Amino acid sequence: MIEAVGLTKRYGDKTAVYNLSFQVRPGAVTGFLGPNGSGKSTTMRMILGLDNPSAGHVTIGGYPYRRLPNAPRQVGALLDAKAVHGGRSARSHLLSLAQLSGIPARRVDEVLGVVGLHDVAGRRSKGFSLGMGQRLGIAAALLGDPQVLLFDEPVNGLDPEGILWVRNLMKSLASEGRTVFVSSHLMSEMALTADHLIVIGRGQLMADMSITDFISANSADFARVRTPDSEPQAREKLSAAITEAGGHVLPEQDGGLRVTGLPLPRISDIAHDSDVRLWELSPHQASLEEAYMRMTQGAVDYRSTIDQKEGLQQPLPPGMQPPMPVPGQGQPGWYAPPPPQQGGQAFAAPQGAPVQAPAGPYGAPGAPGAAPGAPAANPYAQPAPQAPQGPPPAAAPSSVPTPDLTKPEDAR
Ligand SMILES: Nc1ncnc2c1ncn2[C@@H]1O[C@H](COP(=O)(O)OP(=O)(O)OP(=O)(O)O)[C@@H](O)[C@H]1O
Repeated sequence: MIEAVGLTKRYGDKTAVYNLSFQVRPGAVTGFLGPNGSGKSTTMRMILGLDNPSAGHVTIGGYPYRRLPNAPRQVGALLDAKAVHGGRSARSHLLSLAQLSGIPARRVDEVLGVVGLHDVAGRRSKGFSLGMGQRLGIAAALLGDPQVLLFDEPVNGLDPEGILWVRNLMKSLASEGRTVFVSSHLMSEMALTADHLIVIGRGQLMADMSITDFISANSADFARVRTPDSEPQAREKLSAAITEAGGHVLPEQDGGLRVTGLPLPRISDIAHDSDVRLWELSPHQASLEEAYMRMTQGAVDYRSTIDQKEGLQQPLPPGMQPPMPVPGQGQPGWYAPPPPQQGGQAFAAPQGAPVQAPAGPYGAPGAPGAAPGAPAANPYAQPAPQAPQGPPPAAAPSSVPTPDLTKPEDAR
């Protein structure tokens, strides 16, 4: 098990990770999510003893990594697959790692087979594609047959077959009772792979729960309603009637409507009363991606100006920070996720009319008086950082040279 308590990391005046406490348990794949720059890699580096916490501590099986007995046999990690001596073949790279860690040489061929690189084992790794490099990094992580595995973006650069392979590998490692901690930005993949999620934003814990709980806590079910394509006026009529009855309507690209805030039987009754025929009325649950976007919207540091032009997010005045995420809470009223392939405008809103902060397409209440997406009325004032509560940082022996995880011999 990995356990972080009050983990904090500051680089000068930049707080990369703040007061993080969580456990990563064996027998499950735990996904580690967060926007770019939210502190995932920093956290993983602290878990692996590659960075010292400024405060708090993190242990693996009760020990800080650097004090872990026989660490290479207990913990395997992939942080940066590119950092391999390019002049070495895949086999000699793994062989040198094995020798440094007292791992039998026969294990090298085993892991080359597991990751599908046996046919190119003699080739220099500098000629490897991104995906082959990822596989080599995964092989290095598996070399010691460890009980605890950390993977930072393991599917980066892999083709669909490779992504499927990583998914199955993670699941099978977890089913063997191992602790598997994996970061990824691919929500669809994470939804298929992980059992549990730890989500951080701006270095702070935002969620620590099962995928199922995460989706239901950060999204609401919605109904998909479709009227006959040949009757656009029926669609408008129904949309207006649903809005009048307190529902919230967003158009979908195929002509359907996404309705929140009303149960299906009520929508059916409204359609009947409005004399509108329905081609479809079906229940849906939001995806992990939608739930994640909703939760982390206030914690995104880097955003395209194109999104701003699309009205998904208003540009901040120079020097102004976006709202700070509230750990354990979503960002109600601050972000309206768009329906698939569309902007996030309410279907019934007339062009140019001021749009009221909606109840949120997923049912969350809006910020009073705020336009959707406007950060001005930030309900969450950023608290002044305080000294995190928690045990003092683990004293890493200063004589130990900072290991380079890209060289798995150091990671072990
Ligand atoms: N060595 C360092 N010196 C100064 N700042 C750093 C250092 N390492 C990380 N940071 C900063 O800490 C923050 C967290 O970075 P980190 O790489 O942990 O984020 P991340 O969640 O892994 O991002 P990504 O998803 O883009 O990989 C960033 O603002 C980053 O610039």
